[in-house]
Amino acid sequence: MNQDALKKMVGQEAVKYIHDGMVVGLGTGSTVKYLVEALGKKVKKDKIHIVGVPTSHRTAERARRLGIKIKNINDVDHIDLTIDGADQIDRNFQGIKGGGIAHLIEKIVAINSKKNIWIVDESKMTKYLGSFPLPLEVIPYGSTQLFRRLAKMDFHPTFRMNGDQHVLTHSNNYIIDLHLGKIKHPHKLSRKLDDMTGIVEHGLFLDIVNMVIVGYDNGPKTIKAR
Ligand SMILES: O=C[C@H](O)[C@H](O)[C@H](O)COP(=O)(O)O
Repeated sequence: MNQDALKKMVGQEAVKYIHDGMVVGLGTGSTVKYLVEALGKKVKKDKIHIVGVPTSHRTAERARRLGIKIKNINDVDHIDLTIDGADQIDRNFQGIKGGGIAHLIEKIVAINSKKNIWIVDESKMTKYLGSFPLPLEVIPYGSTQLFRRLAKMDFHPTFRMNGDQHVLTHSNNYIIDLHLGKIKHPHKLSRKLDDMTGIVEHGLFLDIVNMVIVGYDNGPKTIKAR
């Protein structure tokens, strides 16, 4: 089965956890695309009422087009469940997100959710985080100085570019990717990055996910994380 088929499989599996009356955070990315498609079908077929809280313009547009009612996070009083993709998940169910520049909004939605489920194909499961570059959303002002500090710390930073233009996030910030290879102590790294002025949010998602649905050739596997 190719990677896209595995993504579709977990997207369809995850929709089983969405029930009538729920407020659901909707993540971003090529895996969540399949979740939103399956949810659109479920809403129509079962005539259930759910409210989606999207984490990007892309997800918002797709959901709206498929007839899913959506609301801004500021207009809901709680989020029952958020379902999102991930770029990497380690053996302790810590994750890296932000490959698609959405991690700031995704983290705000995730920490305000009663429960979080991640949906991934098997290639995202790893022993250590870090072979996937760790994204930082940074304030453009002074970002060159921040970049130099990160380079001095041996974090091997690169600006995320589109040709000669900086890629801009939803909040008009830049992205710096850290090429770390292996992150042995994610909590320590997270605290270090939290302390650096100019970084709005990093892509380490620690102690957040409750359940992971992994797509394998022989079917989806649901794993309780915490
Ligand atoms: O910024 C993007 C998000 O964190 C995505 O959830 C993550 O990049 C996974 O995306 P995909 O399902 O496309 O691999």
